Order: sequence, then C-alpha cells, then structure tokens
Amino acid sequence: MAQHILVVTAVSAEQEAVLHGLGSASHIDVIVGGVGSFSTAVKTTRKLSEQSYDLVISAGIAGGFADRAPVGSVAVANRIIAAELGAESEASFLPIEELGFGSSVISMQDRILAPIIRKLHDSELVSQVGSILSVSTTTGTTNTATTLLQRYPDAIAEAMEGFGVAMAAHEFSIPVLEIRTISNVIGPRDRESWKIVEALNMLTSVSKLLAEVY
Ligand SMILES: O=C(O)c1cccc(C(=O)CC[C@H]2O[C@@H](n3cnc4c(=O)[nH]cnc43)[C@H](O)[C@@H]2O)c1
Repeated sequence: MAQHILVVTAVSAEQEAVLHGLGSASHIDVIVGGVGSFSTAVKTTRKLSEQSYDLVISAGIAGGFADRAPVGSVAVANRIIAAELGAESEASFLPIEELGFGSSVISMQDRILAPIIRKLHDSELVSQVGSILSVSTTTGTTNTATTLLQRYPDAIAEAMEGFGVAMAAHEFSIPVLEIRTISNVIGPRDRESWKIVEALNMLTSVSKLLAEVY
C-alpha cells in the first residue's frame, strides 16, 4: 500500500527514531511538530497545505495506564480524545459535546487501522488498541489518572499531540492514526523511571512496520 504519508512527532529524538526505522522509505515524510497539540496542529496544518498526503500519523512516546499499556509496549489509537476539552463543574467534568461546541473525539477508520494492528499482532511486539488521550498537562498524580479512567474507561495511554495532528488532518479530510510507544506509567510523577531510550528504540521498530504496511 504505497501512499504518501506524513508522520508528525513532537521532538527531534522521536523524528530520528522514526527515520531510523523507515530506512529508505521515500514515500513517508517525518516532521517535528513541537510538544503539545497547539504547536503540532499549526505545524501539521502548514505541512498539509504545502503538500498532498493520503495519511497522517501522530507518532512518539507516551504514558500508559497501569495494567492496560505496559512500559515497552505499543499503543495504537482507535479514538483520539482531547481529554481536557470541556468545562469543570462542582458535580463533574462536562466534555465539549455536552456544551454544544463540537467534538472532543476523532475516531480512526477501520481500513487504515486494521493493517497495522494485524502487522503488530504478527510481530514480536506487545501492542494494544484503545483510546489515546491528548492532554496539555502530563498526569502526575494517582488521583488524576483515576479521574481520567473514570471519564474514559477505554483509555490505554495519554500523550500531548494526537488531537492536534488529528484536527489538522480532519480539516484536509485525510485519515489519521496515532501510534505510541510507552515510556512511563501514568500516575505519580517519577521522571527518573521514564524509559525514554527504550521507548525510542521501540518507536524505531514500529516505524519499520509502518513502512512495510503503508
Ligand atoms: O516531568 C518532567 O520533568 C518532564 C520532563 C521532560 C519531558 C516531559 C514530558 O512531559 C514529555 C512529554 C512528551 O512525551 C509524550 N509523553 C510521554 N509520556 C507522557 C505522559 O505520561 N503523559 C503525557 N505525555 C507523555 C508527550 O506526547 C510529549 O511529547 C516531562
């Protein structure tokens, strides 16, 4: 399935990891969009207005919810959710849908998702599929992790850029994927325990598969 694909990472270490895995695949471009959905949405939109693409992929490292996406595994989004987009009230969090201002959820197309899920399943890599949350603040307490899971029971991971990439792709009617390798458990902030090098190496392995599948 050789198409023209744009991969968007947050930082250059992720870009290098992806390029390393892609090898000589010339149909895939990889850009750095910056950390967070705002910067990433702007940079992705600019790139999509300059060149035509068939698929956009948000790729990088992420936090995994305990017992759902272990460190060292691969998380593939079937939904990308802007987890903080809404209003707080005394009773509960109100997502933007309930306020009548649009949607905080972008769903992946099955025809795009199925081939990479199959490939990951056939590979040696541990992987899971579910909602990946986009947050502006990296979760740093058990309380926030629990709250997010109550709000989004099918969430497997959180990162900071997916929704920005997805919104840009959506604007150009291009399908989107989010694929992440897990560097840390979501919960109490313990920066020393993050397995960033290992997650970047896993990102290289995943990128090899991306080049074979798409
Ligand atoms: O807490 C810190 O001191 C700290 C230092 C450097 C970087 C960070 C980040 O939050 C990097 C976020 C970056 O990586 C993705 N990512 C990785 N794990 C998570 C997570 O548990 N929650 C949200 N984002 C995560 C994210 O997509 C950014 O690109 C913190």
